[in-house]
Amino acid sequence: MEKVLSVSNIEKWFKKTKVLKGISFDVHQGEIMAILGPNGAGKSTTIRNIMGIMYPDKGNVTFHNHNGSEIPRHKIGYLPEERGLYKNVKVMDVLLYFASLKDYPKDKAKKRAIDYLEKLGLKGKEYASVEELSKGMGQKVQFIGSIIHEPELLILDEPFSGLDPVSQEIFKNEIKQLAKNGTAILLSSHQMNLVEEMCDRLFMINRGQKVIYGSMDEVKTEYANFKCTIRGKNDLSVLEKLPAVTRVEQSDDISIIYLTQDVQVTNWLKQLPDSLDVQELSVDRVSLHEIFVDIATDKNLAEEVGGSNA
Ligand SMILES: Nc1ncnc2c1ncn2[C@@H]1O[C@H](COP(=O)(O)OP(=O)(O)OP(=O)(O)O)[C@@H](O)[C@H]1O
Repeated sequence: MEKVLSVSNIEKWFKKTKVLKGISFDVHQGEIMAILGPNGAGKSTTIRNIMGIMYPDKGNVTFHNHNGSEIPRHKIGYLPEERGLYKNVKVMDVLLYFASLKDYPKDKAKKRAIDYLEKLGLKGKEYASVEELSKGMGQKVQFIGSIIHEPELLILDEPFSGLDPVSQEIFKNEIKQLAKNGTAILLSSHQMNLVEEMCDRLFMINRGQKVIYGSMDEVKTEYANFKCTIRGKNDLSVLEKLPAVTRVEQSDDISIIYLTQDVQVTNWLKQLPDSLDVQELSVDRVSLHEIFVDIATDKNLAEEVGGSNA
């Protein structure tokens, strides 16, 4: 698929602190690309540099063939991390105002506004004042505002925060539909389960540097090692001495044994000593959530690893 956005080796300083240390990734037409990382990692700063809210001290942001201040921002949609809409304005007027900022025709905008309000469960709220909306409803209106002009690239900074599970599901499906229709989507989120379900590729950042970059499948194959969970009373020291073990976590009678990447699971299971107390046993791959926690807490993935550039 065609490359829509290219972030190339960007660096950003705030006073004497370098918060982005050479960030590079691409976003393609029709894909959902996640930008992930712990609090303060540099996600929003990266997004603000893409949006031209600030400019990088080094490196380039390219949208199609346009660079820096030449980027046609009306082709980009943006849901910022900070939410906020004018209070004393009617929902439809807010949405038409967003469309006008992007030079999008009013009649088309009105039709899209009505369609999306209905899709997101806000039918009949067209002429309600923004101050009458709940927080989640306001967020839905702001989301519609970010896509009203049919952007080629959509940047969503924490779109799911503050939404109930049903609304999260609706948002998730709408975002997937937009990608299916060709929109390039860059999404920042802390909800790893949703990211795992909906994103094609991901870029993980820690302390302003890349730690993982690749397709969801590649990341799982490369980083989602197996773990074996055993319920039973077992000595930590015995489990830690088993082959191919990277670490063991124990609480009460549950032990989680994390295995090395190259382990052959059936062989590993066969060599478990008969003396182990096994009331229940399961083998799974670690989730994206666990990969994330490992990175954020500097466990075995702590050092910056150069992932693939899929
Ligand atoms: N305007 C600013 N002036 C000074 N430092 C800043 C500014 N904005 C961000 N920072 C710093 O830059 C670093 C990256 O912040 P950023 O907001 O990009 O993180 P983030 O990954 O989006 O975090 P979160 O998940 O908490 O939203 C942090 O150390 C933050 O304190």
